Amino acid sequence: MSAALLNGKELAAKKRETMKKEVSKLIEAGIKPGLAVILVGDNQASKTYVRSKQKACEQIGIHSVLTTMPEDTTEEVLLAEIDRLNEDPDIDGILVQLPLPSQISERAVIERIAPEKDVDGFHPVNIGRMMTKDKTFLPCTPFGIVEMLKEADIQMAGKHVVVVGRSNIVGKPVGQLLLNEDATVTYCHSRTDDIANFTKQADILIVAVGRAKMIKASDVKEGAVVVDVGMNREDGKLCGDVDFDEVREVASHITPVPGGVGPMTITMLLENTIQSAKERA
Ligand SMILES: Nc1nc2c(c(=O)[nH]1)N[C@@H](CN(C=O)c1ccc(C(=O)N[C@@H](CCC(=O)O)C(=O)O)cc1)CN2
Ligand SMILES: [Mg+2]
Repeated sequence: MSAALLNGKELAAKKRETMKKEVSKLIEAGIKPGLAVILVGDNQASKTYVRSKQKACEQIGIHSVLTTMPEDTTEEVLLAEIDRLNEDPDIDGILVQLPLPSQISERAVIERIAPEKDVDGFHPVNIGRMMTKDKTFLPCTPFGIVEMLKEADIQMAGKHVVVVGRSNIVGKPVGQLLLNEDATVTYCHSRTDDIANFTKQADILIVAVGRAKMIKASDVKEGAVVVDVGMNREDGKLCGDVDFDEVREVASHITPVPGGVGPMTITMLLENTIQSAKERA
């Protein structure tokens, strides 16, 4: 058996076409969605992601502004910029690209963004609303994963979802979103004894740890759906946390890297920004 591809790139393009039309209608009605992106420091990957976010905004007609700050920026200066953007009526969404330099507390920064402009869905108020299944901005990568599963008609209710990884931006929230869809969720992490014992029981396996090709065919149940959130470089080539060539032979569905979850992350950011503009109009 060779797994069907969960093609995030294609779904992202389709969603962006729909969003482009929606934004054009909003603009006709006098509502221009605006996104502010803050990039601190010289992380090359972050620069690439920020450029992609700006390009995506431009493609669909969202107004975007970029603030760049040097590596040695103090927390105080960054917080002052967030305060300014919180007050700017043309800005519907604010995001600070992560990771941040070590002198700045990510927690303090995330908490400073007004929850109604937190289009990354990282603010504790929005995380709380996600947990109680109230309307909120959902974190973009987990949101994108659920959208991909829905698009492929993959049933979540009653299924055993195993999440490997417990980061605040992917692992923890993706488990919560799947729980909200009535799945049974197990989390595995660096202190889990015998991770393979759990991954082999998964109907839907989501891997977000940042270790190249750690999930092998022998770790996966025949017919499982495998979602790979990893982004690693091996011999200069991008690869996920899942050994794609092996695992595609046992899985029913699998996300590729690149072209799987990544493009959906930016697409759901656009979706959240449009939602914010509509709510704030
Ligand atoms: N403030 C935030 N910081 C970070 C987030 C986030 O959602 N908000 N997520 C990641 C980085 N990220 C977006 O910011 C992101 C990562 C990867 C991709 C993507 O499209 N990847 C491509 C491959 C790109 C490449 O060739 O390097 C793919 O998978 O096809 C988009 C967004 C951490 N920081
Ligand atoms: Mg506006």
